[in-house]
Amino acid sequence: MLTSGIVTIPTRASDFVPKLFNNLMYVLFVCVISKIISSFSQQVSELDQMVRRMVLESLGVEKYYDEHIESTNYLLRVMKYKGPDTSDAKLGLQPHTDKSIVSILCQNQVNGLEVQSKDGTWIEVKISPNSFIVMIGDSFLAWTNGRLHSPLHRVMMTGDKARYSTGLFSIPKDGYMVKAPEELVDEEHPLLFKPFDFVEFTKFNNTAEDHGCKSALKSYCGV
Ligand SMILES: O=C(O)CCC(=O)C(=O)O
Ligand SMILES: [Fe+2]
Repeated sequence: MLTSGIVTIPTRASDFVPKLFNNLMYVLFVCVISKIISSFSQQVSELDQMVRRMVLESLGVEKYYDEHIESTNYLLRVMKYKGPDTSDAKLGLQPHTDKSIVSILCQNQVNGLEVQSKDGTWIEVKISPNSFIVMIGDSFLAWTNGRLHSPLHRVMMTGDKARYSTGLFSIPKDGYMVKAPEELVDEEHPLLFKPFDFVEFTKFNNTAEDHGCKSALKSYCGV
């Protein structure tokens, strides 16, 4: 072995070959995983765009579709919730509304997601395998001037099985001002939120007392 201050360089082939093999396997693994993740995100982002097109069309503001799509980035989050090994439900993820435009969730066979109804009841989300959950986030609620609802949701865990989920979140790009179009503001629907920058809103949300909660959007830019 040749040893420098920081790096150890194996000089014998018997040391070098297994290390090289492990490194190559690791690189290969990372390449395959990133290809799978990128292909998954691409396909789910098409679903996100389809949902947004349907919403804009139903509100008669489809002329904003291109602007909507061009001003969006995507964030993919992969989550694991450990089973608490108890039959009592334990909080896996605290109640919050998503700050995104749209969130698309996909899970393994272990349920746990709960959504709060308007009367405050928590409803378990039980979906069939290979289904997606589409949820509206606060940015879309604000953009549609309150025509859409961003539900409060949480994850509750029981039993010993781990829950895996992925979330693809469409979010406004840095510097894009989320602003309800004039067609959605009138006497019957007065403006609910002042235009806001998404990044500033998330910074506010991360430090706010009501972190993550329903009222964060109202506290930040409610009219
Ligand atoms: O894991 C889930 O199903 C929910 C995740 C979630 O609500 C979030 O990441 O915002
Ligand atoms: Fe969420």
